[in-house]
Amino acid sequence: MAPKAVLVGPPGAGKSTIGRRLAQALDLSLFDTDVAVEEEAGRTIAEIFVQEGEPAFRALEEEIVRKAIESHEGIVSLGGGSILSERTRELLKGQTVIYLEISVAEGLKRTGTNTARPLLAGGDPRQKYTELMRKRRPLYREVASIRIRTDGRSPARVVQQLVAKLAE
Ligand SMILES: Nc1ncnc2c1ncn2[C@@H]1O[C@H](COP(=O)(O)OP(=O)(O)OP(=O)(O)O)[C@@H](O)[C@H]1O
Ligand SMILES: O=C(O)C1=C[C@@H](O)[C@@H](O)[C@H](O)C1
Ligand SMILES: [Mg+2]
Repeated sequence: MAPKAVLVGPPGAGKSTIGRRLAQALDLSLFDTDVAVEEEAGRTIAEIFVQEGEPAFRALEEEIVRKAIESHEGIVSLGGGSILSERTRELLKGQTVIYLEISVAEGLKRTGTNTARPLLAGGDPRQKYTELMRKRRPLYREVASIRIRTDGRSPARVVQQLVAKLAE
């Protein structure tokens, strides 16, 4: 069985927030791969990055994402960088994949000074976020079957529009 929908997008796009609300609206369960990675590792993502490095995190993430896409029937929220994996992009073909779009300015506002996001920590966050989007935007677009702008739209409004699109 495939998920009803898989959410992708950069840090702060709302994968966790919209995922939770969309699942509630559709009476489905949410599987957030970031939460599952932390449960599996028994540590936070920030700790995994520091102690084992990003490649080890990506390997664990790829495995958890695969299981989620193959077996979860509700809503799946993917970690922001999971689409960097070619294997994951292959698995997403034929799935209903929602790309939560966000501008760099709004993404920075939403991620703010939160230090739980290792990829944005240290250095100039604007430069990091811009560079991250330059690399990833084509990949988010490649895997997406539905794109929705989230700038200036409340989570409730985003969910309302997604429920309508999923019913089409
Ligand atoms: N449409 C929205 N409008 C305004 N604020 C939002 C919206 N969606 C999410 N937010 C807020 O932005 C912040 C980041 O959202 P969230 O944690 O859901 O993003 P995420 O995509 O899961 O990020 P990460 O990749 O870091 O896990 C939260 O404080 C959330 O309340
Ligand atoms: O965009 C990213 O690469 C990340 C986003 C988060 O969801 C986490 O998966 C982690 O902080 C890495
Ligand atoms: Mg999240």
